[in-house]
Amino acid sequence: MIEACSVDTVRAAEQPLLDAGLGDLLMRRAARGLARECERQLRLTTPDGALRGTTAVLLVGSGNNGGDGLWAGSFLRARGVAVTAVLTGSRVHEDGLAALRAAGGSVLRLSDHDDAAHRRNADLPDSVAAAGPVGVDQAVSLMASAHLVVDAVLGTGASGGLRGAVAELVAAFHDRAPEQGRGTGQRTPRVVACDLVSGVSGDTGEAPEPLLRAHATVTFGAAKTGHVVSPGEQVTGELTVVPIGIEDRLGDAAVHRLEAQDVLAAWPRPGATDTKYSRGVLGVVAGAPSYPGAAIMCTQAAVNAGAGMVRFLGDSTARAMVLARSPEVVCSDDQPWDVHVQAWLAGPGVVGDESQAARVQAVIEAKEPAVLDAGALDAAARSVADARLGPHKVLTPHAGELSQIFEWLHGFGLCDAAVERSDIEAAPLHWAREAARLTGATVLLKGATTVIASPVGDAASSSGAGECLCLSVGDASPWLATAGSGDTLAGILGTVLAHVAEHPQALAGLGDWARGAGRWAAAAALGAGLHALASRVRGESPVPPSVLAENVRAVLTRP
Ligand SMILES: NC(=O)C1=CN([C@@H]2O[C@H](COP(=O)(O)OP(=O)(O)OC[C@H]3O[C@@H](n4cnc5c(N)ncnc54)[C@H](O)[C@@H]3O)[C@@H](O)[C@H]2O)[C@@H](O)CC1
Ligand SMILES: Nc1ncnc2c1ncn2[C@@H]1O[C@H](COP(=O)(O)OP(=O)(O)O)[C@@H](O)[C@H]1O
Repeated sequence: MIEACSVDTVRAAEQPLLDAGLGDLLMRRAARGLARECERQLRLTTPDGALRGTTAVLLVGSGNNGGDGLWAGSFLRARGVAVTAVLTGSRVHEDGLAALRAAGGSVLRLSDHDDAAHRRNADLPDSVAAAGPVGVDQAVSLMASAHLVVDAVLGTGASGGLRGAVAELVAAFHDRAPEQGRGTGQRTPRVVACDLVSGVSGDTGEAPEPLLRAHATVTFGAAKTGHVVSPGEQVTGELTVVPIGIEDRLGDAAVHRLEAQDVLAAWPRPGATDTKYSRGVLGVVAGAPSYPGAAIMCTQAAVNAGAGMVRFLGDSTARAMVLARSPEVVCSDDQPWDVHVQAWLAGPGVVGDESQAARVQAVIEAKEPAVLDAGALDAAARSVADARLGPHKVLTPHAGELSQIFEWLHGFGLCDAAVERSDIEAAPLHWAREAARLTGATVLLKGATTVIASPVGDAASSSGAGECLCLSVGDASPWLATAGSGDTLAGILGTVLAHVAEHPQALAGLGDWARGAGRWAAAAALGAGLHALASRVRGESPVPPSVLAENVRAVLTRP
């Protein structure tokens, strides 16, 4: 599990140590960790893994992030790496700069188009003014010919994205880098980010272009939210958390990230005395004449994920198709109120079919927990006008569907404005949290990183004020961006909900947050985690959703 913290939480943990005069020590620890990762990355670039003869370019901003970079540069120099720092701001961390210079590093100053005027106006400190100016084009060439580029421009103190000459530099570097690698046999430099890829928000994961996409990011004390949610996660590369001595002082995590081992350890497995009912019966309302496949894929996934029983409700054609693929599914044309299940899944493929739509509505109103997907989302949003849904109802939109949900909520006067799909993609966690607050439901927002926000505690019972429990799941294969993989996810999610409904403490091993109302978010994350694992069973290859459903069983097979 990665426990990702807000920037404020990390700052609060650091503060007593800074007050005690230990700031330099913290920075030195951070820089040692950064240098270690830089060495590892540099060794990947040489045939014999040697450091001697390698070159590193540091992009150094004006704050402590730049200080970390400069100290790390001094440690790399001591290992024989040729280091050039390019200062991007009008100030610099003086001790770090002195350390790099003392170690024999070179220092340049990034100049903008009007460098003379800039120098006159900026009133540069001597340390910065002493550095030779380097233009954007020249700096791009330096970066492109280096073995390693270290991004130490902005860290947790950033407000907004890169600006000015450094923004130009990063954009120009990315324009040139693909050209350089392709077909020329020339290597492209490894890129390591210090704390955060510069410009990524530590709290929201917003990642305004231009950005220096990293192969690896080294962060300090704790992962930040921006490392574990989109779009920040997608530019972070491999994440290393370096302990700096604040770890015991950290407050609660802002986002819990489930990793593969968490999913496999927590996945509910039957006990010796279990029955199919005690394991959880999942009722499914899915499919319509125009989308019959959705019913097949979600029931197949639920069967393979180990549901105690899957009960499918639909017409005779849909039933015949479901049974042809999964004979173990119990099928009927009953109404939801006529059958006894532990949890529901409603919505996949339910479009333009009145009888299925009526069943969906009954599921939304039922007391049991439910996954409300695809064709159930509009009806679920409309129902919020009458009553909040509760965290046991799990909405599973992608960004486009969430935008639609906001449109409904806006129509009912429940939120100030509609929200565009692109806004949701730019800050998924923020909007998932907002949707959870407004609907009272657990919201699982699909995408390259899946985020889950769920109202717990006061937020669950009252009008929605209060904090949400937030989780994220990553490491899914991009091949999941295939029509139908959402249906498979829905079947897996329904299976976990049915189990958790019967065993409220089943996921408590994940953490205290997974108890009580938090168990629904935990169940959603577990399902998304299994889905992600299933997407990679055969490595990086296409995963048609029916194969994905089969893969689920392979993931759960113990050696
Ligand atoms: N506080 C501590 O004890 C530790 C902090 N550490 C490092 O310190 C960093 C935070 O340091 P700071 O608070 O100095 O913040 P940063 O180094 O992230 O940057 C702040 C500086 O950048 C400027 N700035 C902010 N947004 C900008 C933008 N969009 N474009 C251009 N300039 C911008 C600000 O005016 C300020 O001068 C962390 O990310 C981490 O790297 C580490 O040394 C570990 C210990
Ligand atoms: N680029 C990506 N990388 C990883 N997972 C992805 C990516 N794009 C989509 N996914 C996942 O694939 C699934 C797609 O679901 P959805 O959009 O509902 O598809 P459909 O409705 O066609 O079944 C979700 O679980 C989502 O998180």
